[in-house]
Amino acid sequence: MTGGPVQVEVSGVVVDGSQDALVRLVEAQVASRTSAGDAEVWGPEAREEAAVRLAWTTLPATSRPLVDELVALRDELRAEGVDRVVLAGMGGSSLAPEVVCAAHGVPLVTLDATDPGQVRAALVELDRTVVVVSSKSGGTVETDSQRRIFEEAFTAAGIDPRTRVVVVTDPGSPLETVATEAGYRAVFRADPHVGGRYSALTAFGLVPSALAGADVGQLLDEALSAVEVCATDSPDNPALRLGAAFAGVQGSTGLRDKLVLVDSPGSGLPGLGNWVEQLVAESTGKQGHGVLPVVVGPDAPEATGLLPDAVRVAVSAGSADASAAGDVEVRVTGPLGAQMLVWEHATAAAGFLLGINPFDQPDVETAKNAARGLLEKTPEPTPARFVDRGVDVVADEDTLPEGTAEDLDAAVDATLAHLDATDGRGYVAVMVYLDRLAHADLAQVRDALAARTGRPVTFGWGPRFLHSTGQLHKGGPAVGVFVQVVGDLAEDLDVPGREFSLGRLKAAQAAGDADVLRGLGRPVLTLRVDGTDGLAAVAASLGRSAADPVAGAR
Ligand SMILES: O=P(O)(O)OC[C@H]1O[C@H](O)[C@H](O)[C@@H](O)[C@@H]1O
Repeated sequence: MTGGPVQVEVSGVVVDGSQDALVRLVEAQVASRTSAGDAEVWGPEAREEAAVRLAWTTLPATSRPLVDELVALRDELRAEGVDRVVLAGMGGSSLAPEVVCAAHGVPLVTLDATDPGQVRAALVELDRTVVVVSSKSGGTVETDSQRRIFEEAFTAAGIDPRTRVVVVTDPGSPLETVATEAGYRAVFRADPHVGGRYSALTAFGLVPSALAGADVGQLLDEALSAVEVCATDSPDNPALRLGAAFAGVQGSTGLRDKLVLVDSPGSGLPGLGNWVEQLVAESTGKQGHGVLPVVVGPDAPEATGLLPDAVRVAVSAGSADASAAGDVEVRVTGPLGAQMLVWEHATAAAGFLLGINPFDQPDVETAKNAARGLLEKTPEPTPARFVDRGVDVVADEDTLPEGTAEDLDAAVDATLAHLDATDGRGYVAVMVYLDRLAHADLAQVRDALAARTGRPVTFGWGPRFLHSTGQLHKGGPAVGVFVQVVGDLAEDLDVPGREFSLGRLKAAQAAGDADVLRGLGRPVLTLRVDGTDGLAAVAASLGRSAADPVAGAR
């Protein structure tokens, strides 16, 4: 048997290091049992959830009837001059279409934000816009808020919102009720036996992608070509090889549980790393276990040198120059649809190896509840410990003991010094609640921080990352050090029919997540800015070069 449409080539420490895990997966028949819908694979505690979560294995065939329906709707919209697609959806309801559209070279405006500036910037060219409102639960506050804002904007522009809103949701969700009552143009009910992050090949992945112009028939064909090999209990099964590589290799400090995803331009799969990030982080990061995905470019410190607790993985569609990603332990090559199925099976296999339920997300709800509570009460923001260069520096006594820091740089250094207590297994998470398009440059601090600390650094935009790495931050190994950047740099936007604005929602989400992390004893530094000077100071402080190492650098 060959690896089918997806090749997983391993080298270096993974060659011998993943053998035992691979044997365990083959002997336990994880591949065939997962594909047959056997809910017992992940143990008795996962049984109930797994019993209603395994339909993703057959989607390449079962989703097929949607294709013609979607092409017809796209043609109908285009005939009306509507060719701009905005997707309102979080996590599993937006990451897959973003990747599919990027790979197919078609434009899609993904609106997984509560930043008022970012949402306002999407409220343009309404005469040619259709909004896909996607939410599996139908109760996600970001998505509901975006729907309300667009509905009002359409009405104000003299456009009947019913003709411009398309809904994707699970049958029986509150959004389905809203959509039916409102009489929206189309409502797609997705398979409820598929979880959000495994839903790429359901209506959640397909509807926005097809309306934007992607060839979703091709995507399903690609996935279909990988179904058989993914169901085979063999060491040649690419999904088992991949799962064993990122969740089954020991290093000198314990399990190599950092998955460094080297996203090289020209891979033919731009942005796949962000989709993999949610799939792996939310699926595995719980009960003190978890594989941390770290999405980086080929020149990042984590990519150019192998950390003792990491495995480096490069993906490509097949046409790319294999050397573009540099030295890596794992190369995954194959077309997007097939890769998606392989990564899903690999993640389910990783769940088996880690002994966790890969289908729930028990800690996401805690941050949502905290944000809800803060929105209702709207307490005064936590006072700053001090203000430096336009930045409010906020931290509790455990993160920043009295007297350790009196300026911004010292506060950052003292926070990063908590990595010293992580036995060489720590990571830094930078979590930025700003317009991710307008302030995209801030992400450049990631490489500098990784160089300075010698540890992996994730960079997430809030609230987007709350639906991805947010689960692992709270439920995974307690080795994270957290730096929040929160800012009000744009004029606020009201949410029609709600008592809160987007600005207040965003602030509550940031504060709620920080509260939960602090409650779990994790170090959290919050940097609040309300102007571009403060933002520049944050960028300079986080982006200091390796020549200016942190106190006690590892
Ligand atoms: O599709 P929705 O129900 O709106 O959910 C969007 C996201 O919400 C939560 O964060 C879940 O943990 C994610 O897995 C999910 O993708």
